[in-house]
Amino acid sequence: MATAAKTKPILHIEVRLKSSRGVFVRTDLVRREVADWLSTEFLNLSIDQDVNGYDDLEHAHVIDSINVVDASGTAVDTAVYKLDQVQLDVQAYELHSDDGSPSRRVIEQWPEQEMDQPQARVTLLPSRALSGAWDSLVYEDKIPARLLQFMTRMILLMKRPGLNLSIFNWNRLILLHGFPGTGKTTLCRALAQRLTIRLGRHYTSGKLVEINSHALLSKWFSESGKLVGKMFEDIQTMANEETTFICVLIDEVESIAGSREKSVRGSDCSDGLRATNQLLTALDRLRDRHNIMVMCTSNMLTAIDPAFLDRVDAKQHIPNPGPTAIYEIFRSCLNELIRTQLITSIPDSTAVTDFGGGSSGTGDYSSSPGSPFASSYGADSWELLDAVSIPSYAEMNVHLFNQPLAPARRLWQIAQKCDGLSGRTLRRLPFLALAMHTFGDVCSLHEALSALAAAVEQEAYSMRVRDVGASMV
Ligand SMILES: Nc1ncnc2c1ncn2[C@@H]1O[C@H](COP(=O)(O)OP(=O)(O)OP(=O)(O)O)[C@@H](O)[C@H]1O
Repeated sequence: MATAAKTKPILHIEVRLKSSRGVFVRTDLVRREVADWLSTEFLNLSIDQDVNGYDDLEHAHVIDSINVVDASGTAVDTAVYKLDQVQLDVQAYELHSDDGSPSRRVIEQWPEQEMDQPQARVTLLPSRALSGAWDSLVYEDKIPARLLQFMTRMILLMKRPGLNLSIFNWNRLILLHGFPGTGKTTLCRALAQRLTIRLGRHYTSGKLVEINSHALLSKWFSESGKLVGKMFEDIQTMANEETTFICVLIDEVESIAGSREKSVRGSDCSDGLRATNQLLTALDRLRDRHNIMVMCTSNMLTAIDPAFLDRVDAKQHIPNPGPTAIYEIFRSCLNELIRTQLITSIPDSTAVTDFGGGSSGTGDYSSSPGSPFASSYGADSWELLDAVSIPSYAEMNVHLFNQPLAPARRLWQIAQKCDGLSGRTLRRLPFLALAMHTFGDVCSLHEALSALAAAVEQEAYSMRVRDVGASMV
């Protein structure tokens, strides 16, 4: 009996090109040259590796960086890949700048007299403005990578020549839902960016159309439905250019896809209802456009019309970060403050008594002998004035597990007290802590961590007060 050949995992490599300033660069040739070079020169590659040494390539002068970003397929849980056991997927892209008007423009449509905010914003992808979005998000589960793989595969499957799309009820509609501030909007933008890069072989350019749902709700009777209809007509026109991949983002989709049943029962009976009807019709019309993907976010799943929910191909709950993700979020903020020297990571003498952990402090921040952090935090290096960064959670666990006085350990203790706080709040807290609980131009890492602990306690207290208030309503 014939057995299906085992498919190798795919290793995704991104080649970022230097700004070409309008000069045409053959990305297909760059892709091919880099793929050949990697296959002949390397035995292994690791996820997140910045690949160097490409100076002798014919296209070296147009290459800004080569990065191993991700792997998909079977056995994706390793960090290092043997090149003879993977398929290489090399993509080459150039970032569009957002300093000039061509990359970002707003859509403002009739009726102009009530226009106080744009109804949509269009960004050329991949955009320089979005280049850090993907890495800024931290989740314990690999939600972003899983969504990216699923969406890429969905689009490629649907592009299959000759496939009769009317047989399948696919709308290319994704809904991310969860509490406020969990990163849903940022994740949609980051997905749009990464999708455009990953689909570079199939689409020569990308656009992100961010619809401002609130601006589509007209104060004029019955106009909301027309505005929604007109917006999607514009998107259809944009999609006529079949080599452009279009990601539509509708934030807080419940505003224009609200439950029609509730509208009818409530006072606002016809306008919201018309907007929802128009949206459903418009989504149905987009269905056979292979180059459109619609992503929506919502904090209120129960307020969304069931007919809209029924059209959603994939619903993904986005949770608040768990302790390890919280540690990483705080770490990235503190490391930025260390990098810019608002925090100096040199231990100060007061750290001896109150650095947490309850043990009798010696003032020694060093880890066990041989640890890579021994030189950073060890007493021997106290005279060094260069800031050192806080290690990742994984590094901390390996090297500092028995060191309650190490800053990383202290940060981990703080992170464990942040259950229920959103990513938005967490990203704000380190800065807020410095502003509220420290003085002077620069503070020590010890002071910053104590300030962060105080800010976390305050935030947790406010949250408890809010919860008690809510339960009494
Ligand atoms: N898991 C996370 N990791 C890192 N940063 C996060 C995370 N979640 C949220 N943030 C940060 O919080 C900020 C707000 O995120 P965003 O607006 O995307 O959230 P949202 O879920 O869409 O919020 P809302 O529902 O209120 O519109 C962003 O700066 C984002 O970087």
